[in-house]
Amino acid sequence: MLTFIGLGLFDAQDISLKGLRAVQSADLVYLEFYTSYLMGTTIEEMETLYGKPIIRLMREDVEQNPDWLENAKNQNIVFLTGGDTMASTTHVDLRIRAKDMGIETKLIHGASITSAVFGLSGLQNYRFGKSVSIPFPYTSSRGNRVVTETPYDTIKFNQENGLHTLVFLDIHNEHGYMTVREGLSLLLEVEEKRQEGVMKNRIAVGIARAGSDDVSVIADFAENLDSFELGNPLQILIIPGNLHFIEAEALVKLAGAPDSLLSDFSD
Ligand SMILES: C[S@@+](CC[C@H](N)C(=O)[O-])C[C@H]1O[C@@H](n2cnc3c(N)ncnc32)[C@H](O)[C@@H]1O
Repeated sequence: MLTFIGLGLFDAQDISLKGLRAVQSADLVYLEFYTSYLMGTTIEEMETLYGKPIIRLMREDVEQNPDWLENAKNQNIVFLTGGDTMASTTHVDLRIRAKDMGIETKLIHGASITSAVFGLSGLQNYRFGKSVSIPFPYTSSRGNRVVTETPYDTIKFNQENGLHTLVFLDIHNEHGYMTVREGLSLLLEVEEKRQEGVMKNRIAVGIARAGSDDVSVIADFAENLDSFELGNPLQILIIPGNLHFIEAEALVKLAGAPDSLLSDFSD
């Protein structure tokens, strides 16, 4: 049996009681921390709290060579991830592989950033379009710095349809954790290059450390980069589309957006 367990948003205490019991009764405990990460703990602390040794898997162990899955044929193994357990295509792929190997699977859910953002920002979940990730720029084979334009296009498409965009920020081995400020400046760089007005006079919402006591939620015009110094990771960005009055009110009263946001609704 292979049980996928979502660990929740921030620290070792965020696992559900059901998840904890499954970890404690498992023969082997695996974890990946490259699609998301619990900033408020360490693997050592988790091992102490859960009372089990944890085997950390790297990207290639999960995506290219998941030979450890063999153990699930005759033992109870659990696979831990940050957030909810299936909020990533990689994990769905792993579950399908297990199914093809004749392994029974089970899911134990955890709180996810993909739903935490609604409560923290006041933006309504049914008003979001396709989400997108911003990767760190890379150097092409010809030595040029390349900034991917897909996130900009996704925001543009959602905006044309009046929808909000949830923007995940890259977690990278060498570059570390992308901040809201870095993500926004990459979007502004694409805007500058293409001379389009997708980000112009556009409110952005930055969220840092969801699930912690130190959570930070800031809404301001995207060009005001200094407003988005949010401190430690993890961080995530929302570019709102059309706002309902209640959403605008939430951004002003709960996230410090300029009052002018409400003037669109006054008669
Ligand atoms: C690809 S998503 C993985 C989502 C995860 N499976 C979940 O359900 O929460 C990871 C990205 O979400 C954002 N993120 C995850 N946890 C966060 C948190 N606690 N606070 C702020 N942003 C977070 C970061 O931008 C991070 O790079």
